[in-house]
Parts: sequence; C-alpha cells; structure tokens
Amino acid sequence: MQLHDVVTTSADLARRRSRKAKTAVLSELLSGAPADELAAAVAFLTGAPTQGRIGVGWRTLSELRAVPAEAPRLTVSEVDSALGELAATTGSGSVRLRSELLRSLLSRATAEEQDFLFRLLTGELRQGALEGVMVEAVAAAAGVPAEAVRRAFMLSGRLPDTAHAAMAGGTAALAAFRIEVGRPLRPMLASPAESLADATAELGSVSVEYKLDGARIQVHRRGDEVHVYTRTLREVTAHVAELTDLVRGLPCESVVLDGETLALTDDGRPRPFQETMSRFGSTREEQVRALLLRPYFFDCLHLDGTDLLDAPLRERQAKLRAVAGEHVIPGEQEPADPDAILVASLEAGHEGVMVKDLDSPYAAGRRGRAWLKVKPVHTLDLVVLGAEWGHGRRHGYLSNLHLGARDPNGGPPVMVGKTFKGLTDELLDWQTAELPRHESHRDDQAVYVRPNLVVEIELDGVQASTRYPGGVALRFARVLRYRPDKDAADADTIDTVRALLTGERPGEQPREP
Ligand SMILES: Nc1ncnc2c1ncn2[C@@H]1O[C@H](COP(=O)(O)OP(=O)(O)OP(=O)(O)O)[C@@H](O)[C@H]1O
Repeated sequence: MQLHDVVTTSADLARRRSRKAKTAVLSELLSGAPADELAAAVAFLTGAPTQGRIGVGWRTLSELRAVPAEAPRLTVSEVDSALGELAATTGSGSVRLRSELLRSLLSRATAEEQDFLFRLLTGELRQGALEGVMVEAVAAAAGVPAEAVRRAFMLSGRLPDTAHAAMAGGTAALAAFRIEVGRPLRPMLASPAESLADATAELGSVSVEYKLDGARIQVHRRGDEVHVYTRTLREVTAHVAELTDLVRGLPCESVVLDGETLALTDDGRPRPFQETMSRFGSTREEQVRALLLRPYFFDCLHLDGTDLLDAPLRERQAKLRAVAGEHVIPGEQEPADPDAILVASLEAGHEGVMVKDLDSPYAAGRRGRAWLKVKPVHTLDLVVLGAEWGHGRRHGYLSNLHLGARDPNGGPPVMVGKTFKGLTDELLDWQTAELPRHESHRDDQAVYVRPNLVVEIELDGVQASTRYPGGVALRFARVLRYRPDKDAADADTIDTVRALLTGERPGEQPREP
C-alpha cells in the first residue's frame, strides 16, 4: 500500500464534518489494505505510530531540509520500518544517525507526504478523537459488530492490533482478547452529577468513595514483575519504585489494580497535583524521598488468573479488599450517611466523592453513568490553542490563553474562550517557555500552538456567543492547572460545553456542604 493513499485519506477525513462520511472514507481504505500493512495504516491515520512516541522535534525536522520527491513511491511498510529504526536508535551518538535516517525517509517523500510525516513524527496528527470513528470503520470493513471491536480495543489499548484481528479473524479473533498482565487497558471514567443526592438516587446500591486529586495509576503484577501505567497508558514503572515494591508485597500471584496515587504533606494532607505528576518524570533520589507516592486502590480487574471486568463492582471490591487491604481508598458500600463521607473527604483536602453502582461491570474506556463524580467546583479540561503576550507586570510573558473544546468528530478543537486569570508566576514562567515548543505560527499579539496541551479551567458557566465558532463562550474562566496526564483526546468536547448552556449553571451547583 502506498503512503500516498494514507495521506490522501487523512486529508479527506479532515475535510469531512460528518461522522458517517468519515467512517465511510476510512472503511474503504481499510477494506483495500493488504493484511501486513493494515496495522501500520491504522496507526498512521490515528497519528499514533505502533513504535510509540518517536520524539522528533519540529525544529529538527525543519532543519533537515530534505528536497521532496517528485512522485509518490513510499510504501506504508517502508515508512513503518523506518520508524522502527528511528525508535530503536537512542543513546549517545544517536543524533547523527537519527538525522540520517530521517533525511533518507523524507527525501523519498513528496512535499505532501513530508508534511504528513512531520505531523506524524511530532505527534500533531495524534487524533484520539478519531479513535471512535476508526472503531466503527474497522467494524464496517471487517463486517463485525462495532461492540466486538470496541471491547477488543479496550482490552488491548491498541487499535492497530485490534483492526488486524478483526480483518484477519473476525468476531472469533476479537473475542479472544483477554486482560494480559503487562498490557494496560483504558481506564473506566466517570460522569459529573449535580449533587450527591442526585447521584445516590440515580444509582440505587452504591459505593461512595473519596475522590482523591492525584494521578490515576493502573498496576499490573505477575509474580515479581510489576508494571505501572498512567491514565494515558504510559508506563512509569521506572519512576515509582516505592509503588512497585509495595505491590510486590501484596498477597497474590497476579493482579491488575486501578487506583489513584498521590504524595502527602507531613500532616497527612494531599500535596498539589503538579507535585505528584512531577514524580512520573523523575527518578532523582532526593525527590523520591521528599515526595513519597502512596497508592489508593479502588478497583481490581484481574486476580490470580481470573478476569473480573464483567463481575459486579460489589464482587470486585471484595477481591480488592482481600488483596490490597490498607491501600484501598477510603469509602463505604451502601452508606447510611453518604453526606458524612463527602464532608470528611473535603475536610481532608480531597476533591469530592465518587458514587458507583455496585452492580455495574468495569466498562474500560467508557465515560458512562455507572460512576458519578460529585465535586463542589465545576471544571472543564480544555485544549490550549495559543497565548497572547502580557502587558504591564506580565510584559514578556505569554499570558492570556486561548482555549478550545474537542470536536467529538475528530476535527480541530473549537475555541470557546480566553483567560489569564488564575495564572501564578510559576505557571506564567512555565508556559512562556513551553508554548513556543508547540508553536505553529505567531503574530504581533500571540503565539499559536498545535493542540497538544490540556489545561483544567474552573468556570462559573457559559453563555451563548456570536463571537466564538461553537456559539458558546466561557464565563469567568480561570486556570486551575495544566493536565500533563491528559492528551487533547481526553479534553472535554464542545458538546459538553454546549450542554452547560441549558443545564444548571455549574457555578450554582450547591456547594456541599
Ligand atoms: N475513588 C475513585 N474512583 C475512581 N476514580 C477516582 C477516585 N478518586 C479519584 N479518582 C480519579 O478521578 C478520575 C475520574 O474522574 P473523570 O472520569 O472525570 O476523569 P478526569 O477527567 O481525570 O477527572 P477530573 O477531571 O474530574 O479530575 C479518575 O480518572 C481518577 O484519576
């Protein structure tokens, strides 16, 4: 298969608005793809090479100055093996070799293909939003139910492998996907509830647990081998020795646990989220000692050879308590006084509570209503589109942020507002240095960036707007923090923002208690 076909399809996808049209475009390409190039084609189209992040910067690429080829001749498998070589070329002395590999690849690409490869290599093409469309396209191309593809994708976390199985072996091959210790699966997510009373009324028999404001972890253990993954399935095992040691000591042979991790201050309060996140990038011993991470597990997905995804939460929690004991998150099943748990959680410095249906299975990768989050402050996770240069005291700093919501159909983010409120001096410093690394272009006022960074915004609500393209604008938005644990694909959608127009205004949500 020619790379050119993938590039044309990608451009075609970007032009189409409707989900149905996008699905049709993709499934046509997949139907014609040779079995040995299908996985790579799927990976390229969703912007996520199977080799993981290759880590080539925009500057490196533009400095290579490879003269484009006249006519397309690169095949998908050639590009895939070139990426494999690149990913394998690391360590000292690798810079020159990597440049040579890159130059050789780019010089065989047409101008259009070069542009595509630039975006693929820098991660700009990475479109998690396209994953849902891709799942449907794979189902259509393979003639299998979308649900079967979705389930296999959730278990494997890998669309290319899932597509390959669907096309090669149909429903039977998809049904053979199991939890594999050492292969992370996408975490189950929660929906917001208006209040604790609403949440408990909606769900019936519930577990009410602290909602801790740390970082999500998924821990896998087989024998003495332990792996730790983040919310986005990035492996951080090497950075969190205290967690791996602790998990190695749990009374079991194999286990997959879902939980939250954070560091505490000396008097037992949660430390700021940024500090917890910083541990995922650091192995410096003094930092490890100062910021000892503790795990708070809230789910058990696999124990000693048995998959528990389809078991009700009630049963999963019984296994969880048996295996993780004192490391289980604080909470109670069918509490007589749910309010008391919320009060205690907030008083301890946490975010709120999670209310979970005790009869529900673990819906990997889904944001359903079996888990409801109750927190007094409403926030949105938005994509940074750019920032304006500040004035006065903020002269020389990138300040006023342009914020976008995700297009659920895989298009570019939709701008919904701007804010410079809530930015601390530290955040100003940080974003002034960081944003230019993601720069797409600039003018006199602002630096515009590729949509990679997610920021958590607190707001009073939204209002109808004729100025912004989505017809909706944020009211009184302020920055809470950046969310390095999230990709643009995890950001809130324009539909979520629009829903606030009609719903109760988040700012008026009861401040319980
Ligand atoms: N007891 C708990 N059960 C489940 N998740 C919990 C719990 N305590 C904290 N969390 C965290 O809350 C998150 C669930 O909320 P949600 O599905 O909205 O994800 P999120 O968008 O990261 O959340 P938020 O933006 O509210 O922090 C989980 O990803 C997890 O990191």
